[in-house]
Amino acid sequence: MENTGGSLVRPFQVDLGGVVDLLSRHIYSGAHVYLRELLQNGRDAIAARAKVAGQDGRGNIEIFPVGTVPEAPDEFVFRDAGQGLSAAEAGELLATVGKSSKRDDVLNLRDEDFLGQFGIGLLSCFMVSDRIVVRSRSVHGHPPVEWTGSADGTFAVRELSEAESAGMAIGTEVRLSPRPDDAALLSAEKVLSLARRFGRYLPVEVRVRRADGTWDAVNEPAVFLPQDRPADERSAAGVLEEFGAELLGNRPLETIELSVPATGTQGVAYVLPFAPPPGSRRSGELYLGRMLLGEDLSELLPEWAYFVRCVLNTEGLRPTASREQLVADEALEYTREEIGKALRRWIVQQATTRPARFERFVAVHHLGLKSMAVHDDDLAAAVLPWLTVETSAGRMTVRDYLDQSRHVRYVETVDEFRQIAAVVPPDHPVINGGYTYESDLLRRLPLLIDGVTVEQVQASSILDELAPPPMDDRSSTSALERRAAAVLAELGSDALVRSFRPDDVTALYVADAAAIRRIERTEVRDSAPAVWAEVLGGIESSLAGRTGPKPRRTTAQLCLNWQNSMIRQLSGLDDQLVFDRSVRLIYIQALLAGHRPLSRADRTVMTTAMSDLIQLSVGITG
Ligand SMILES: Nc1ncnc2c1ncn2[C@@H]1O[C@H](COP(=O)(O)OP(=O)(O)OP(=O)(O)O)[C@@H](O)[C@H]1O
Repeated sequence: MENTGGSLVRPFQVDLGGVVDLLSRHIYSGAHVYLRELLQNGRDAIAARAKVAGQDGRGNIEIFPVGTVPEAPDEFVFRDAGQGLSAAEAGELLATVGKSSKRDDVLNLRDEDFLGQFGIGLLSCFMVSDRIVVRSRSVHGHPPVEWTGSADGTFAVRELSEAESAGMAIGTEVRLSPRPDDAALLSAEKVLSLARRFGRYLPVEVRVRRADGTWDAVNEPAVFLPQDRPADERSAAGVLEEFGAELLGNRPLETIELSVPATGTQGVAYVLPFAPPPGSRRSGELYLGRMLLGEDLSELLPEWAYFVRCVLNTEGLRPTASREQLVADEALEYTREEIGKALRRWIVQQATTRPARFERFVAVHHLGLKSMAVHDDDLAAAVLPWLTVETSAGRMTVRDYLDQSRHVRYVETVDEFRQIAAVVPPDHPVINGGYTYESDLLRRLPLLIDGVTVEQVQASSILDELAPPPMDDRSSTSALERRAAAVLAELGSDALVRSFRPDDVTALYVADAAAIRRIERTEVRDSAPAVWAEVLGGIESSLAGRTGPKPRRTTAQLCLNWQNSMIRQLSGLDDQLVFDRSVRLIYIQALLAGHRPLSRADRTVMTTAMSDLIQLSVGITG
């Protein structure tokens, strides 16, 4: 303490109870992280010892859950064969909040050989125990030491006598006496599952004692890292796929290896064999220095990478103090971008070199791919040619369509598509742009692929492309148009005659989007309760009486096919009753063929016309 200009300069006081509360409630996700912090300290101490003594770093950690130490059945013991601590180090490092030997205090950077850096980890043990006893023998030959910290904020350090430390190996032992409420967190079963969860891939041997004195091994090879896989390529691939199947609960569709050397980030992305629900989290497993950091990979994966589940390890990225997330810095952004590039590269490579497998991928994930491609030009350019679209000439990939024509024609709604699909000439098909994202993507085609033009066509304009009947037949076809229009007027439809293929199509019912909306409004109004019907009626008349340029009268049209023999016969039919019925039935047939829902009036027409037909067929006179 020094006296400067009359005021006393004093060190900050730290209320340990407050700090532990801060850790347990606001920093860590739960008291169970005490084991992760101990594992991390043990791993760091072993790495530090390897640096000093030039070992290969494979020291070991032994954990004795409550009930497995015969002479102290209520205690939990954690031992590492690390570099140990001297009395001075224990006094300075263990009880100073924020003090860490593993960080460059000048640059405030984590030493990449170690996982710790914040100098708070050991305090997490106070979340489960009121007392922490650390006994340590330093690799540097200092006398063995015992440090005891209490939750009341005091600690004591003493050197151990020869007798007390006889047989004590180099390394550190932490003893906890759990509070009754927290004992379950230190039980044999829980400790083993926590040790496996956090530490199974650690580069140090970790084992957990059973009550019968035998051991459970914790370590497993991290097969998502190339260095932990068998050298033989075939078995390596098998192991990797097996690992993916366990992770997903299902065989992955594909396995993509990822590596971002600049940040020491490596691992695999498994392509899901099912389409995940929209908006689902980008989950997986993320390891830092081979210790589990968390299961949410949203920060590390681009937003559109929803179709993979990743298991990654990073050596270079920085954790937040909770060690459950990564610091959102430039290195993280860079890594995310690189992972995005690798996934895109994979997509493009698959598309060009393994089209059959790529088709399988697109079939499962097309909706998600489209949703992402709408916002991501690079991805759109990569996947768009491979997406299949429904066209009037059948389903085909955008690429196949472009091979036929660089001028893309599409209709905006499924309704319009159904009306015209049968009659569009097959050499220049129209795409159904009515499915989610389809129109948006099609409109952007010219920006993504050179030399492509796009046109939105109205169903009614397809009629203009159909050939008028031959000149010689015009008087018959005009008469047919007039007679049919008179029958159809009550159904809100006009009639016209054109020649088109296929010949067996009698007629086409065509209404563009505005006409369809009008028809739907009328239908709702007719079946709605009075008040609502009045509102809809008001909308209808206000639309009809709009000032300004008069909107084009949108009518539905029944286009009769002059190529069809029945239509030709119809034009010569004198019996007005049979003519009327036939036109009504052709109208209903065309509606059904275009998948148009039948309105109430349509249904009445259909039932009456069908009954008439049956009566005619069986010879009943009405
Ligand atoms: N098992 C151990 N062996 C040797 N030294 C240890 C051990 N545990 C802790 N220490 C020393 O005590 C210091 C403080 O440890 P603590 O766990 O509080 O923080 P940290 O590991 O440095 O950082 P973090 O808060 O990120 O875990 C460490 O930096 C290390 O020097």
